[in-house]
This record gives sequence, structure tokens and C-alpha cells, in this order.
Amino acid sequence: MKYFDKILIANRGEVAIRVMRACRELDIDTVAIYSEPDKNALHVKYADESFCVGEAHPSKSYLNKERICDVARKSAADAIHPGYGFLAENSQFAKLVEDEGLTFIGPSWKTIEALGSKVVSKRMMREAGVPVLPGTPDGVTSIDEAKKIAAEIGYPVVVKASAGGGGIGMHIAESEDQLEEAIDKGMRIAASAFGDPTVFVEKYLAKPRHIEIQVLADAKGNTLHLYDRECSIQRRHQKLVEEAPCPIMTPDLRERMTASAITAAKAANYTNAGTVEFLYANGNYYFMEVNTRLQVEHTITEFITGIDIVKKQIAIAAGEDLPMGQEDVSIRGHAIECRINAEDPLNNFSADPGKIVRYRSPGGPGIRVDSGIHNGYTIPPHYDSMISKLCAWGADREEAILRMRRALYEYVILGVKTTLPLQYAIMRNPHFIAGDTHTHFLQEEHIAKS
Ligand SMILES: Nc1ncc2cc(-c3cccc4ccccc34)c(N3CC[C@@H](N)C3)nc2n1
Ligand SMILES: [Ca+2]
Repeated sequence: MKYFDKILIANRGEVAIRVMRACRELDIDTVAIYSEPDKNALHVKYADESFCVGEAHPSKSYLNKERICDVARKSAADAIHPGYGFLAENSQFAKLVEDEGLTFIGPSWKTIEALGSKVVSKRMMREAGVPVLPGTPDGVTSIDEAKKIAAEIGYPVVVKASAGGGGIGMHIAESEDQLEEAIDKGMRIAASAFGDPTVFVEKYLAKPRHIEIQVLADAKGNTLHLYDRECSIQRRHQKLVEEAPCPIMTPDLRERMTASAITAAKAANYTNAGTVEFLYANGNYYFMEVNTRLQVEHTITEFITGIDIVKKQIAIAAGEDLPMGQEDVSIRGHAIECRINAEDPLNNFSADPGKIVRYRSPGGPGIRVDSGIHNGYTIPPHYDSMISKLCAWGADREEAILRMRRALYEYVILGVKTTLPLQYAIMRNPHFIAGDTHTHFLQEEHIAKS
């Protein structure tokens, strides 16, 4: 069955190529969009057609909803895949695409809108019986009310932006006298970063783990989980290393967390691929948010389940029911992803764009490289610094680590500074090897200056 004739990929870099690869396997033509500096980028070369959508700055190109829809119309695309980042979780874009009579490959715009608010999501999940951290039932409307609730749940508490992500606007209050300032700062940053000042307060967990469950749901409401991933090694809220399955998962914890993830997806009327994020500490887990997009780290779930998540996204968006039941989804082995960023880990991870003068990517047993770069390519300074994702699969976690080390050793990227050396250090770190990877792993391990 041909799901679509032509899909426009409204993104760049490795994720654009990833989606184009799924399309090529499904015999679907692809349309690339690119900004002026991306004229010679790999994703443009890979597509069947390509259109310039504007200048370098994302607001003039990759975030230009109208231009992108114009290109979709001009190229007679019948669906748009947003990738991740840019417009992937923009409900207005999803609505515009549907209003244009095209298919948005993702959940409905209403679901994206509801799950884009952490306050709405938490309330929805609390009512559905999914564990959520204690805190303010809605956005903060009065300091006194917030103080009363914080006193009930006990300090430290954390103030978070409801419309936000990536920890932006997140402020910890150790005691009542810090709460008002944390709320004021949080509201100011939330307003300027997300155009919505709504903040909420919840119990702060000292060293949680970030455990997330991949879900797939079709338009009939058949909802499956594709097991767990751990993404606790982050730096400034940017994930660096992810692995599947989570190394501390037990059968009981997996049963409880996957059931909660399915409940969450059903409560949200979720369709297509999504990720339910939880914080885990001392045997308890708490709903954090649902990511209504394909995630960077979907690769390691593909490795351990053998399921092509992007092809499933396309099939679901085309109206196909999921051909399998939960009993047909099993996992084998262990997979790890290392994000390779053009940043200098010894200079506060500052971006280091520029020309790649030597490039050799690894390969061999259990290795997967998803990148948008090649020898001679000049990394532009305008976009996210992630240039490649290196994944390693092994029969068990130990073999996955050994293979990742080997692949990091083989990987040659000269001309820009990268996080390759940092990743190599993490793969040799005793705490990582022991599976003891909690929130402040990097700072505590002093692997990189925080
Ligand atoms: N109530 C409460 N307590 C502790 C938390 C700690 C973090 C956190 C912050 C920084 C790195 C982390 C790595 C793994 C898991 C959590 C974190 C956190 N966030 C929010 C954005 C995401 N990037 C991480 N939210 C938290 N929320
Ligand atoms: Ca998130």
C-alpha cells in the first residue's frame, strides 16, 4: 500500500535524512526545504525535490509556516513530516497543514496544543490516575497560595514554565523566602521565551533519573508501548547519552511505568508516535510531560525492538491501523546513543561551527550513524550544534558499551571541536559503566566543566 505520493520534510540535518530514508523505503517521493546557507546540505541532495524557503535565521525559513505550506502546495506534497525541534510541536502549524488539506504526520493539533501545556497535561494525567508530583493544581495565580502549597509539600520545590521545555525558566526554591523570587524570575523567563508567563510549582527531586516510554497509537485508539529509554546524562537540559532499555528497570517497575504511559496516551487521545517522560527517584516515578514528536533518541528504541518508528508514523498518518498487538513487541539486547555536537567540551560546550576537513564515520557490527555531515561540509552557525548521532547495539549493555567505545575510537571528525572525547570519557567512566547515571552525573563526575 502506498501511503502517500509525496511527503515534504519540514526540517534539516540528520532528522530530515532519517525521514527521507523511511520515505524511500516506502516508495514515497520527498520534498526538502532549505534555508540559503543550507543550499548544499546533505538533506537537500537526498530529496527528490528541494525548495529554498528563505534566509538563515529559522524565523525566516524553517519556522516560516506559510512559506512551508506554499512549497507543499507548489510541489503537490500530500503530507508534511515536521521532524523534531522547529515546528514539530507547534499546534498552529499542525492546524495550518490540516486546513490546507494536507496530512500532518503526528498527533492532532488539539492534542499537540493540550500537551504543550505542562499544567494542562499534569491535570489531565492526575485525573487519569497517572502519578504526578505534588504541587500547585494549576498555574500560580497568587504568591500566598503558592507558599501555602509549598509549605504543605515541603521544600525544596521547583518553579517551572508551563509552556516551556528543556528546563528553561526552571528555578529551585530551597525555602519560603526564595519562592517569590523564583516565581517572579520563572514568569519573566517564561513570558519572554514562550510568550506565556504561566508557571507552576512542584516538589523538587534531588537526583532523579529521566526515564521515558515510547508509545505508538493509531487512529482507532490501539495504543502500544515500545519500552523504556533512560536519558539522564544531560548537560544544561541537553541530552548527551541515551540508552534503551533503562539499566535499572525491573519487571515490576516496567509493568507500572508502561501501563502509566499507555493510560497517559489514551487520556490525551494520542495518535501517532509520542514519548511519555517520567522522573524516577527511590522506586517512585512521576509524570513530567508528553513529547508530541519523533525524538532524537528514537533510534535506540528502533535498535532493540526492530520497529521502524518513522515508517509507523507515516502508516498511522495515512490511516492504517497498527498491524501488531502489545504481545508482538519484544526487545532484544541493549542500545546506547551518543550525541555528537560541534561544541568544545573544554570551553563550556560553546558551539564550534566550521569546515570539516577530515571525516570518517564508524561502522561494523551493531553500529548506526545518523548524521547530516560529510567531508568538506561547512557546519553553519545558525542551527542546533548536534551534527551526528552514534548508536551502538549489543547483546547486552556491556557489549553495547564496548561497541560504542570502538565506534567512538573509529569516528574521525577534524576541523571542528566535537563532544567525541567527552563521550569516550563517559563510556569509560566507572559510574556510567555501573549504570549509576543520575541527573548531576556530569557535574559530579567533573568530566566537563559545568
Ligand atoms: N520536580 C523536579 N525535580 C527535579 C528535576 C530535575 C530535572 C533535571 C534537570 C537537569 C538534568 C536532569 C537529568 C535527568 C533528569 C532530570 C533532570 C528536571 N528537568 C526538567 C527539564 C528536564 N530537562 C529536566 N526537572 C525536575 N523536576
Ligand atoms: Ca521534554
